[in-house]
Amino acid sequence: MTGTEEEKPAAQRRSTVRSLLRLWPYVRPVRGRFLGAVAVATTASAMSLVIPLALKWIVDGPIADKDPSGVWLGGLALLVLGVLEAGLFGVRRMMVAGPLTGVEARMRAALYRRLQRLPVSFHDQWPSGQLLSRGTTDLMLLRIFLAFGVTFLVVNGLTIALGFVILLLQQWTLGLVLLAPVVPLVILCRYFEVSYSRAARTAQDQVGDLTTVVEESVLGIRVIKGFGQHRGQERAFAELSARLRGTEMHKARLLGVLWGLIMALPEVAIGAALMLGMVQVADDHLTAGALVAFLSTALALRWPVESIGFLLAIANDAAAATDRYMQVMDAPLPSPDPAAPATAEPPLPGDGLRMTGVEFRYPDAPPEAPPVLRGIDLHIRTGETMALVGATGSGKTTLTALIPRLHEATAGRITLDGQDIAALPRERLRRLVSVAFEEPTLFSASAGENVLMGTDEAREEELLRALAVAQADFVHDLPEGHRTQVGEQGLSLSGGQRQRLALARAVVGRPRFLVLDDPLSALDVHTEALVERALREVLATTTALVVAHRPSTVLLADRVALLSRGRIAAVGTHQELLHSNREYARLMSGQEHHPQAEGDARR
Ligand SMILES: Nc1ncnc2c1ncn2[C@@H]1O[C@H](COP(=O)(O)OP(=O)(O)OP(=O)(O)O)[C@@H](O)[C@H]1O
Repeated sequence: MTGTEEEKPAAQRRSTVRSLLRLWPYVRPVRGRFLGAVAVATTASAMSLVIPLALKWIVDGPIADKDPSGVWLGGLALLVLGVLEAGLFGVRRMMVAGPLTGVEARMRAALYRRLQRLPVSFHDQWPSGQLLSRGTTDLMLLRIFLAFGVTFLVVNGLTIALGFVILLLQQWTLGLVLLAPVVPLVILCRYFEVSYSRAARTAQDQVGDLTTVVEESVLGIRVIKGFGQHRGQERAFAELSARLRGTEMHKARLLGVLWGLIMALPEVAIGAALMLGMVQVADDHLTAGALVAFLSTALALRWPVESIGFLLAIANDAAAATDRYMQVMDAPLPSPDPAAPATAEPPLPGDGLRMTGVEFRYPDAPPEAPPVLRGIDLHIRTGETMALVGATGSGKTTLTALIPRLHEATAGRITLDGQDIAALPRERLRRLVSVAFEEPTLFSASAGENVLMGTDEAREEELLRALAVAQADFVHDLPEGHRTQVGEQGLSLSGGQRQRLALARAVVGRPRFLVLDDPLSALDVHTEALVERALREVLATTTALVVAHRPSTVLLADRVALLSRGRIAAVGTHQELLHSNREYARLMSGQEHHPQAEGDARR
């Protein structure tokens, strides 16, 4: 899912103004400074309109009277006005720079907070590049709009209005000539807005797609190199890049046409006004000074008028960026924690983990597809280790994700020591249950910090205990011990080292319940023996559900549950199931060609 504009029906397409108004809650805290800056910029801009009036006074007064001291005085007045105008624009920039970078930082923090809280199902559906680009490129576009675009849309709009009032007051006939292009320009701007806003949204979505490809290629560089896929990736990148370039060219063409017309039409009008003005001067209906002042005012309006084109472009880019930002901010959060803990059932210490009639269906699954899990009844006694075995795609990972509520069961109940997990505050649930996933994800932090993510108490003795339990003593041999940075995703460590660090993280908070998704997957024999030893230690201390693919993992468990097409088909010891259940025997025998597994299975 990319949330692209093309997916929406035309009726739902936004209005630029309505989209931009959604920024108000973020701008509100700095509205004083913001409006002050607009006022300062408007004053500065008005100065540029006063300068022609001073010019008229110089031409009709001291120059006509051949009075040099008056000309000097007029020149000085012009200099003061010019310096004031420049100074005020500088003040405006200083007034908004700090508060607006603050707005950007707050919006970025809010987006990050939201992303952390959104459910796993949201992240399953959104490519990470789309989220990254919303937090970077889109917010940058919004800062440009807020710091520059919106101010000058207001300031230049007011300057144009004020300028035309002055022009009409000076010479209403010539003023009307200059006003003539307004109607075609408004129609043109309207057409431009519709076409440009669509192109802006497409371009920003394409930046998101491109970011996804770059991110995937960086993270998957080993696979790409291993399979010699760099040409294919380059091709995919080049295609997306060419598509983005095409959209940007389309935007540039639209802006080029608009800008050309916005510049040409007023020039034609000024030319016409000049001709008419000269006729009036020749007929003595107008002084030369009045014509100079009129034309100077008209020329002072050139920049505000010309700027409208690219200011509209900035506004449309910002509106598309706001829509994309809000798409994430509007995504629904998981249901809030239950309000009153008093309503929760009393705990039944020693009851273990129970699943009763549990059903689960992925939110994005087609409606006709059966639920991934159906009628799951399972009881893991306190202190017991239950292995979960099943064919690939039978729903093992999905089942484990329901216990820490990474996904919410669509029906049924899961209780931990008698307490329904749906009624437990998430924070308490996360303290009760620890998880180690099949792919042991580590973060760009020290080995110790990675382990201590599993607990609120960052105590060194807890860290050392967890490292010892998980047989992760190799950490002490790293150059700076547990303070050694393990690099992005822990790629500087071996698979077995990463898996043992992930185990240490799972046990550091002394959880009562432990969920492990295939912790021995893809390990060599030597490493597997190390991790297995670690697992035995770990499992002795908790109640655990362990997804197992091979007999060596199954043998760590007291009992085994067989998951078949989303249902629990059998529960028993490894030996019992091996003799009584054909599917289980087949699954286990599938490992027999593996020497390690074969040895384990015979034990
Ligand atoms: N995010 C998702 N959205 C929709 N369907 C999903 C999602 N994740 C998994 N599935 C589907 O749910 C089913 C069970 O997947 P799951 O990963 O739980 O199986 P598994 O038993 O753990 O498989 P394996 O042993 O290969 O890891 C599969 O058919 C899979 O296609």
